[in-house]
Amino acid sequence: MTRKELFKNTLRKSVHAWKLINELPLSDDESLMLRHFMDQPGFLDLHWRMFVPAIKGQGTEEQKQKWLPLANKMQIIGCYAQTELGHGSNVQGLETTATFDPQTDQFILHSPTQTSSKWWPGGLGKVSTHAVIYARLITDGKDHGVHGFIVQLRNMDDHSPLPGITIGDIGVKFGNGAYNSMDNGFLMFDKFCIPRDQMLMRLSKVTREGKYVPSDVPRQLMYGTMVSVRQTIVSNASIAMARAVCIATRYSAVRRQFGSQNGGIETQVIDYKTQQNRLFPLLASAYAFRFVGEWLKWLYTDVTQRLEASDFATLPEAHACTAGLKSMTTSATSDGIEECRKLCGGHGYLWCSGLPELFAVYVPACTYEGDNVVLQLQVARFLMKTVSQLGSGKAPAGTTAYMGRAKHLLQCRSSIRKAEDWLNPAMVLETFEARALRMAVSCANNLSKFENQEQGFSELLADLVEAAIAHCQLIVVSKFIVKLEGEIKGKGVKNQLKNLCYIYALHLIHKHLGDFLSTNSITSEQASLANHQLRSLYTQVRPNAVALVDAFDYTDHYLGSVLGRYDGNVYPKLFEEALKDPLNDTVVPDGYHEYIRPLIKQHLRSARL
Ligand SMILES: CCCCCCCC/C=C\C/C=C/C(=O)SCCNC(=O)CCNC(=O)[C@H](O)C(C)(C)COP(=O)(O)OP(=O)(O)OC[C@H]1O[C@@H](n2cnc3c(N)ncnc32)[C@H](O)[C@@H]1OP(=O)(O)O
Ligand SMILES: Cc1cc2nc3c(=O)[nH]c(=O)nc-3n(C[C@H](O)[C@H](O)[C@H](O)COP(=O)(O)OP(=O)(O)OC[C@H]3O[C@@H](n4cnc5c(N)ncnc54)[C@H](O)[C@@H]3O)c2cc1C
Repeated sequence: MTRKELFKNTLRKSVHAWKLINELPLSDDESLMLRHFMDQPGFLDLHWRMFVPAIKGQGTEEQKQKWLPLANKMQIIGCYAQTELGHGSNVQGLETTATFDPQTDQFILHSPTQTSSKWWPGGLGKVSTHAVIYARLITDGKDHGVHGFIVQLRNMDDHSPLPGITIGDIGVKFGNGAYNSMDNGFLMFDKFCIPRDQMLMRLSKVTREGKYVPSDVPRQLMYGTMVSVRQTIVSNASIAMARAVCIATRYSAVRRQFGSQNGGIETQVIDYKTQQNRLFPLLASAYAFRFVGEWLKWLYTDVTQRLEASDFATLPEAHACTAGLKSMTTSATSDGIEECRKLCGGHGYLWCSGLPELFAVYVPACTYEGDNVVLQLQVARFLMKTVSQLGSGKAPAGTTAYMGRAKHLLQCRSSIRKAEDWLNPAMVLETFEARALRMAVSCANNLSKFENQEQGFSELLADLVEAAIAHCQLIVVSKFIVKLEGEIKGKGVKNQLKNLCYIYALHLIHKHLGDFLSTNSITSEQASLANHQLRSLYTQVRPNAVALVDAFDYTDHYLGSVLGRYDGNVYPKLFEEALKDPLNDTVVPDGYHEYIRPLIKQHLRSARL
């Protein structure tokens, strides 16, 4: 499809999905699944996952009563317009202004510079009638920082931009289809006025007289919508990773190369230890991210309930966990999809393998809802704060509770003696805890050598990110182990999950061996025992690998992959797909008479001379 066709077709699908949601009718959770199976980025994502939650989280009761019924019935369509051309990560650096005019009781929205243009918001370019806009609030010449406002963008009769608004699509993005179904947009305000009651005023207010009244709740609640979406992105990472792994596993069982004895059949590539060493950790990650996603959903629900009761104690941890796990799981999934493409050899590069499109549509997850490095630095700040409070009498809680055992974890030596010890959950956990804590403490010690903490933080950014990743990996491993300790239905399922859990943990040890060795969390002998155990786990997973991806229950239609077909009938279908290509519509291609023939003839002439 051309971009215009793709965009219009996504509108058609979105509206059809919305019709089904109402007609069937579907619950909120079922609606999200329907959106998931629509399988294309579109304006509904932003409307439901960001615009509506932003109003719910930051609007007053009155504002919710006014706007939510309209949004819930989709009589208005909204997006989340925070990022600008010049600033995305640095939210405090946004330039759009919202200046209160006491004469008219209005805010004047203005884009003072080119870099202050809103740039990137999905659904903004062509669809949304409204947006939650983030702008610097100015009253009586004073800048109060960034706040949210509900703004109508387009005329409700003919969809034209309202006077004072310049709006459009930012252009083609990575890939052919992929994220191009979405109208990521730009927007500039030229002294555009909105009534005062369209500032989202749950967190802070501007009175009729123009007085700014800050709230007594943390200003970070303004970032609540991002926390909510980051949480869902973790579960989505599992879905995307599982999809790629399903394709690569099934195809690896079908594909044969080398190893033929006396004209017999060749070896299935899934039987090569190198293939297993690349594939099975990704299979394990798909399961691991699902379990950590379930746990994160619980954590998010818990913090939301606490916030409603004005208990803000767990907000920093919820922020650190959602930011860190969003970052870690999306980076691993993007890399994992690309690895699955390579695991499928040359055919993985064909569009009909389903992998190029999956990669192209998935990879911006490393950037949207917060650049992955910037988010790990938030985790690092949280860890440095926690380390600095050790010994102050305030016991670390939640995912940092292990830091409370710092005295032991800083000096303990791993008691792994044989390969099977690496299947002992307590020993594995202690290894990850020791490594995470020692990396964090080492960063804190290095930081303390700087007179200026901010300068020290800048200097140590790379180490801090690694410490944050170590902490996040510990969370994922520990939640997988907790899952195994709970009730698991199905004969033999627990054993399979156990294998995957230890593959997940041990492959991380192998991958980050430098960390584990340099922190003395394990010795090189213990590392080689871990590798030995890992190989043994691969052998155990091998006979069940296809069943473990079938368990994701993805239909062929959803997978959209010739290589990942359930029936394994890959080669005839590759031919079928090839023959569908428009280049094969004619035997002699367009351009033959114009370019190929004259070229060949010229050579023939010179050959005769
Ligand atoms: C089926 C598929 C469905 C997929 C679903 C996805 C659908 C949507 C897909 C795409 C849409 C994409 C949308 C977007 O991208 S929206 C824009 C997202 N933008 C960002 O994420 C920007 C990233 N930047 C930030 O979040 C912040 O600016 C920052 C955290 C990097 C820094 O903030 P700043 O105010 O400068 O703070 P400080 O660093 O000074 O920290 C202050 C203090 O606040 C704490 N804190 C920061 N953020 C939060 C938060 N969210 N919640 C709670 N607390 C927070 C921070 O830790 C500091 O704490 P302190 O040290 O104790 O002071
Ligand atoms: C597909 C897609 C959809 C999007 N949808 C929306 C949307 O609906 N609404 C919306 O408001 N926005 C949206 N965005 C914007 C998105 O949220 C931002 O692009 C994102 O937050 C990253 O910000 P940035 O582009 O400013 O990156 P930058 O911050 O400019 O990052 C550039 C580089 O600088 C590094 N860097 C930046 N700051 C630091 C630091 N302090 N320390 C170390 N390194 C640093 C980063 O790691 C990165 O390598 C979308 C983006 C994409 C790609």
